[in-house]
Amino acid sequence: MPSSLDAYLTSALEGAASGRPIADAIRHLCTAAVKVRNTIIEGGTSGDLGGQRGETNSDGDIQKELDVLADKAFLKAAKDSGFAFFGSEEQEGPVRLSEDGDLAIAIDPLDGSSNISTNVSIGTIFSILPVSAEQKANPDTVFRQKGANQLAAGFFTYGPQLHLVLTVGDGTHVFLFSPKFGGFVEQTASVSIEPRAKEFSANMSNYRHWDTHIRNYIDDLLAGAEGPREREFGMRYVGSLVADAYRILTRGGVFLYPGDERKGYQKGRLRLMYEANPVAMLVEQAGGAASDGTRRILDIEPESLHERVPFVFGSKREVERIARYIADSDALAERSPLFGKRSLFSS
Ligand SMILES: O=P(O)(O)OC[C@H]1O[C@](O)(COP(=O)(O)O)[C@@H](O)[C@@H]1O
Ligand SMILES: [Mg+2]
Ligand SMILES: [Mg+2]
Repeated sequence: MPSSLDAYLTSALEGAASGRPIADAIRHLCTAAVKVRNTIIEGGTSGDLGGQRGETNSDGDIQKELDVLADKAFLKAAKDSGFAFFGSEEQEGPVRLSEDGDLAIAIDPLDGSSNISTNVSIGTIFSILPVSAEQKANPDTVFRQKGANQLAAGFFTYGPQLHLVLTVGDGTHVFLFSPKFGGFVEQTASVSIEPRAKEFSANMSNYRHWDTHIRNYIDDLLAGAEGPREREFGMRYVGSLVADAYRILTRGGVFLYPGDERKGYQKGRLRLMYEANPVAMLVEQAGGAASDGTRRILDIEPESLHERVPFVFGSKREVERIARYIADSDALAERSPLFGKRSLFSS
């Protein structure tokens, strides 16, 4: 019999009393994820889960039927888990759920909304944070703590398979929902990201909006074996962060969603508290790296629940290389159109 998520949670968390609420919370989140997955399989009552509801969320995005259903399912799970606060992409601000709990959850209930109607993998991303007595008295500060404080982080993917990718700070683990087993079973005990990237992931339609250093980096990848990197790179971009992150966790590569000149995109598109922070923790726990191009994501002091952040993550060497392209603007200014083979850019 495969090893169960339950057995993992018991051994990883329940030895210490402080770990029990986190283990319970993860079990409740799994129950909600199975419900969301069932709703997706059945197509919802309207038959169009990607249909617009005419309302906008905190970010100005038009909410889809499934955004709202998933938010409700995970809000209930958070209440049942005893979380003190719920900070969701689909809610205006922090929601206080209990006076007693010492945990908060930041959540993207439905990630990859634009892919709902296309039957492409979508997911739910979550970040579990501690709540101090001072933060309880001042709820606005609960979701202004850096990602390094996360106690656990993960995402569910609703795709051909239902996965939970989880870290509680002792590596990154993948669990697969097995209807036969009636729960989640361990699929990969400890994920390790390939250090050398062979693929990149970016929305290339934004190329013309990017700064020169990002365009130069991408140009060097596209030049392949004839360019300064002297090897070929593939490109994959699903447009659901959970799917792009899962691919990078399992076979390496690098993801970039930089800021650009467009109104509303100066800090990219992804949200720090419930997209970048949890993915960054999973990636670091798997031996990879995550930055905003300059700073480690997990060290960023957030200003608000919904703030965006430029996001680069994946194979460690590649993330470090992108930081060098950004930092070394003088070297880039001298960059030869014939791809001078400086050590900074090759390999
Ligand atoms: O469509 P774009 O601009 O490429 O952005 C894609 C990104 O936006 C997202 O869909 C944003 O998430 P939501 O669907 O939760 O708003 C990510 O999953 C994805 O990485
Ligand atoms: Mg999202
Ligand atoms: Mg979302």
